[in-house]
Amino acid sequence: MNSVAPKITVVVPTYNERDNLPKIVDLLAALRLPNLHVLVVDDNSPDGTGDVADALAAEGPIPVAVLHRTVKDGLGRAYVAGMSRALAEGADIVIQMDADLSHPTTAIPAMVEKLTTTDAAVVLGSRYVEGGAVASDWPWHRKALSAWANFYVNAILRLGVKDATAGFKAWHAQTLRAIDVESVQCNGYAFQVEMNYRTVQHGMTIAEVPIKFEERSIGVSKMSLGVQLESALVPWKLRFGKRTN
Ligand SMILES: Nc1nc2c(ncn2[C@@H]2O[C@H](COP(=O)(O)OP(=O)(O)O[C@H]3O[C@H](CO)[C@@H](O)[C@H](O)[C@@H]3O)[C@@H](O)[C@H]2O)c(=O)[nH]1
Repeated sequence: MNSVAPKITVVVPTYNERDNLPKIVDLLAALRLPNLHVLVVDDNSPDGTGDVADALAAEGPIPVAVLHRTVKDGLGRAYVAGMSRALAEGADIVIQMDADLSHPTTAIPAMVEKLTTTDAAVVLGSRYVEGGAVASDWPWHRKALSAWANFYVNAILRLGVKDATAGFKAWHAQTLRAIDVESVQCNGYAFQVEMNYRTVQHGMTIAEVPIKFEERSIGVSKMSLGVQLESALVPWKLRFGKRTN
């Protein structure tokens, strides 16, 4: 019998997250999950996050690898690069998690449990299922945008999930291969939506576990007007455009 624990790679995109990154790695290490690896994808952050990541790779409490990219190219592109690297390096489960401490690492065991004991192809850390929440200090305009985005996306794409724009997810490696993650083009909110839509298009199941989403306490969101405009157009493109995968 093969008793080796599945390889879990947590892909963490970073842009100016120097102070958050060591905390994330400590929190992940505290989970004491076997065969847990971290892959940081840094876009040459001006604040030196890449150097912090290299130091963690050299002497962090758990295995950390760093993918250095030369220019800021958006969250979606960073995830695609990181997920592709994780697959190439033999990950069985890939977790996507932002570096701003808004995603509670303590939810990871429940997400992995759900992924490995049900027919779920991906498990979302969800703010909007029963038991989930967003921090009361999350700005009102972000709460409103998130509520509107979820309504809008589900009305057009009928994903059947409560948190269609969630950025905290656990994927089976075979799901990422099936949806051809390397060909995903979108960034920001729209990246999350395109990944979910491809999963549903392949007839696979998306499950959700509740999380409490925290407001970042250090650094700033990189959400831009361009990202929001892309998010408004992408559901229509996905719904009526030519299928590419
Ligand atoms: N490498 C890289 N990382 C980036 C880039 N832009 C953002 N990131 C990293 O991606 C993570 C999330 O970025 P934020 O800019 O803080 O995201 P957000 O506004 O809080 O949005 C998040 O939540 C939304 C749902 O509320 C999600 O839809 C969205 O995709 C993201 O996860 C952070 O770790 C940040 O450093 C980039 O261009 N390159």
